Amino acid sequence: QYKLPPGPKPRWLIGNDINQHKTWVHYAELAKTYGPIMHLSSYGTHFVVLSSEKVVRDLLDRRSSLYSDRPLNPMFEFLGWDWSLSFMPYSDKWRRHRRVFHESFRQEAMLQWNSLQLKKLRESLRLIDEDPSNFSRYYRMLTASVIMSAVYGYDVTGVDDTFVDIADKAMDTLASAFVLPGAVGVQFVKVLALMPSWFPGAALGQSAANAIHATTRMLEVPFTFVKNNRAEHGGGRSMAGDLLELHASRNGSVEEETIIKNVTATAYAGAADTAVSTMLYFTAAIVLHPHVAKRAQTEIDALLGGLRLPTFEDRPHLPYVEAIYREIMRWRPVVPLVTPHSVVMDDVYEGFHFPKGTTFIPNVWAMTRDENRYADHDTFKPERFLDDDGNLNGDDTIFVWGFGRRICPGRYFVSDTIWAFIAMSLAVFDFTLAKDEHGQDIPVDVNDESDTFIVHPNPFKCSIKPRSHNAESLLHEKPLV
Ligand code: HEM
Repeated sequence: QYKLPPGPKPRWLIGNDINQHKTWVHYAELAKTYGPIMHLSSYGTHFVVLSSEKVVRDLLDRRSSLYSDRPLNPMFEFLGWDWSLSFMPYSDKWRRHRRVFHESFRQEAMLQWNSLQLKKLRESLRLIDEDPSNFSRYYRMLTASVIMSAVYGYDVTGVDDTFVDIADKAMDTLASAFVLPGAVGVQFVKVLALMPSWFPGAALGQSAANAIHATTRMLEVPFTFVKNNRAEHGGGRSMAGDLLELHASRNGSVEEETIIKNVTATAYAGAADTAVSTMLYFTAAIVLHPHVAKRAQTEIDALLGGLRLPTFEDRPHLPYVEAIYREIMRWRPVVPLVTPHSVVMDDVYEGFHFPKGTTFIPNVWAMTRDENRYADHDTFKPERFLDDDGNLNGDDTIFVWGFGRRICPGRYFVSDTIWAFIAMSLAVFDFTLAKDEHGQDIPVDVNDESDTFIVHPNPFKCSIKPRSHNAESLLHEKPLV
């Protein structure tokens, strides 16, 4: 006799209250009572929250051919996100998109992006040096300029860059796609979109129409830039440029060109908010743990002697910096509930029955809070990734990339960007608490966070100062005096 997994008792018709403040923390608390496989329902939709590494590996990794679908969410199509490979059903269409994406972002392809990443990072750190109080705006610009130049060969011009603005407006619409589906039927919103503005609810329909406009611009505008650039100047190296080159040489189909357009826009969407959030958490962690910064700076100085900035060749020789990177990803997973998966046919696991189409929510937050593996789990402690001799201890599990066939295909690219950001910024800056007008420290509260799909700390102040007279020479690549 198969049964559904345990879970809190649903209320009649409505089900469980699934949208709580910091849902990931709420689910982790519930899992202490109901276990790592927990059933929830909302308005007739069934969810299974997975809260331990074992069950996630057993289902999403080992049975990945069954568990790599996405739950049907018509809002994605309706808001104009159906071109994004992130939300496509597990299908041939998804496979074709993912293959093209993978070609440009697989581990072996990273060499082609590495010098560009270092160049863009150095440019952005220079801007932070000149205007440190606006650091978070430059983080945003930094991540945008790295990905935009890799994907489209486009040089972001500043914090208010037009292309970045177009993409960010589209990204803002994603929030409604995650919130609306349980609450409002798509057909209903479609009708509202046609209603005059005085009609009750017409604003909702109008905001959906605006969303389509925004997502279409995100898809089309930078791609047209690459095509025009190629036509006029032959184009420089970029993911879109290279793929179009290959496409032209093979006399590719219109459908193939659409795939190129879709995957390039997906790359920006995947990279934008995630990397900025991680950099903000790193900054907060370093400000709150000055001894961590000191130890990392001692390690960097011992290797480089203040003569140059760290590069990717140095990564294996900077174990403490690597431990900081791993601890940031564990301590503050920025996509704590990953992206939901769903199962393509009925399945049975540990006596539980999962009907076809069941939605699975892996709670990465709960996995990073496993006391048996990460003692004192709320403490930021890079040392937990080191052995007694100060070498890496072999725990390179980073849950935050997700699972199975849907695992983040941008992970090598962004791991390089974030690692280089950590190493370079610690090499040149001291991060400390900012002071108020009375000379008192302004506290930073990392638990003051957004309640969004991609989580970020709410705006905070800190002081960023160049470490030594060398910092400027390093950032500007001037010869050292
Ligand atoms: C700190 C940065 C990042 C984090 C934490 C992150 C995390 C994730 C997660 C959790 C998923 C869903 C995995 C699953 O369903 O199991 C995902 C999917 C995805 N990510 Fe990332 N990501 C990051 C950066 C990037 C970057 C830089 C790119 C592009 C270059 C990217 C592209 C994608 C794409 C295309 C998908 C969809 C894959 C699919 O559905 O098949 N991500 N990412």
